[in-house]
Amino acid sequence: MEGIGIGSDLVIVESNAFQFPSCKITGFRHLKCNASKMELTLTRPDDWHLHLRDNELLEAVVSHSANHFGRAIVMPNLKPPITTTAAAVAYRESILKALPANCNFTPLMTLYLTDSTSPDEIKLARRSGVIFAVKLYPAGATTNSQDGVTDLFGKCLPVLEEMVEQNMPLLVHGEVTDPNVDVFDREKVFIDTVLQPLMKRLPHLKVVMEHITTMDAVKFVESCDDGFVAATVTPQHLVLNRNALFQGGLQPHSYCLPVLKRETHRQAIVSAVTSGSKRFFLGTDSAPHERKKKECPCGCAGIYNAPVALSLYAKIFEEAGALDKLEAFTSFNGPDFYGLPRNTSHIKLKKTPWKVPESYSFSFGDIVPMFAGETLEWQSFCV
Ligand SMILES: NC(=O)N[C@@H](CC(=O)O)C(=O)O
Ligand SMILES: [Zn+2]
Ligand SMILES: [Zn+2]
Repeated sequence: MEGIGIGSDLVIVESNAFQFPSCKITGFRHLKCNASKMELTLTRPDDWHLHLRDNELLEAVVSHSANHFGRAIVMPNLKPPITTTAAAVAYRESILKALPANCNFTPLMTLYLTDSTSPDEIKLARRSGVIFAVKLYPAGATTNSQDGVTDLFGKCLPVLEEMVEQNMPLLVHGEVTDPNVDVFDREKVFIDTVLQPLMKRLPHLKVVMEHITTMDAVKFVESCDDGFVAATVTPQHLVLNRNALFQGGLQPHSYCLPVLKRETHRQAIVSAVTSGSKRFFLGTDSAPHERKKKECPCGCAGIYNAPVALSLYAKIFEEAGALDKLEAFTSFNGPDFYGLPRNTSHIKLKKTPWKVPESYSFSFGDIVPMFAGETLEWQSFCV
C-alpha cells in the first residue's frame, strides 16, 4: 500500500486505512487529512441533555446549540417546571420563536415528573407527538428540583407503568438527596437503592442515566438488558476531574451536579464512551447561569458548555485513538436508543485552534462558558 506522509504524526494510505501514532483507524469514510489539518465530516449530532432556559436567557443561548446540533432533549427544570403537556407545547413554541432564521433545529420536549403526575398525563404527552421523555429529579438534588419526586416507589409507580405502556423513556438525575450521604457517593447510592430495584420491578422501562460521573454508573449501564438502559455523558465529566474545582482557588465555573469525581472515575467514563458501546451517547448538560449567580457566596450548579462541547468530545476521542467511534457517540447511539431516525445532514470538525471567549455579554448580564479564554484545538462548522 502506498502511503502519503504528512508530517510526523499522520499518514494516509490509499486503501482508506489511516495510521495514527497510537491507533489504527480503518475504513473511516469521513476522515480527511492534509499536511497540517485534520478534518472530520460527521452526521449532524444531537444533544440528548440540554438546558435552554426561558425568556432572555433562552434567546441568548439557543443559537450555540442550534447551530451545530440537529435536535436536543430539552430539560424541563424551569421556574415553574414543565409538568404538563400543555406547558411543554407552549415552551416548545417559545423555543422555536427564539431560533435564528433558517435554522434547522428540533427541540424534543420532556415532562418534569412530580409526586402527583398522573398516568393520563403520560398518555397526553405521547399523543402530543412533541414530548419524548419524562425527567426524574429527586426533590432537592439539583437546580430547580424542589418540585421533584419525594418517593418514587411510593408515589410514581402507576405513572412509570404507563410509561412502559407508552414506551416513554425515564431520564434520571441519578443522585440521592440524603444529607448523610457523602456528596461524592450520591450517584452510587442512587444506583444501589433506586435504579437496581427499579429495573427489577420494571425491566421494560427505558431509562437514561443522565450525566454519569462514576465507574459505578458505567458498570450499572453495561450490566443492564440491551436497549433498556443507556447513559448520557457530558464534556466536563470526560475532560475534568474534581481537582478542577480547586485549581488555584475555588472555581465556580467548574461546579456542576453531579459534582466532578476523582480521576479513576473520569478514566472509566472515557473508556466506556470510546469503546464504541451503543449504550452511551452525547448529552452536554449545558446549563447556563448568569455570571453573578455563579460567582457569589452560594453559586449555582451548572456549566455552560454549548460553545465548546463538540470540540471537547473530539479531543477526548482523538486522545483515546478512537476518532472512528466519535460519530456513533455524537450522532447514532442517541436516536437509535430513542427509536428516532438519524439526522441526514452533516457538520465538519476541523483541527484549527480557536480561543474560547472570556464571556458572552447580553443586556441582562453575561455568561461565562466552560474553558473561557482558553485555546481549544477542534472547531465545528456547518456544511
Ligand atoms: N447540571 C447542573 O449542575 N445543573 C443543571 C441541572 C442538572 O442537570 O442537574 C441546571 O439546570 O443548572
Ligand atoms: Zn441533573
Ligand atoms: Zn442537566
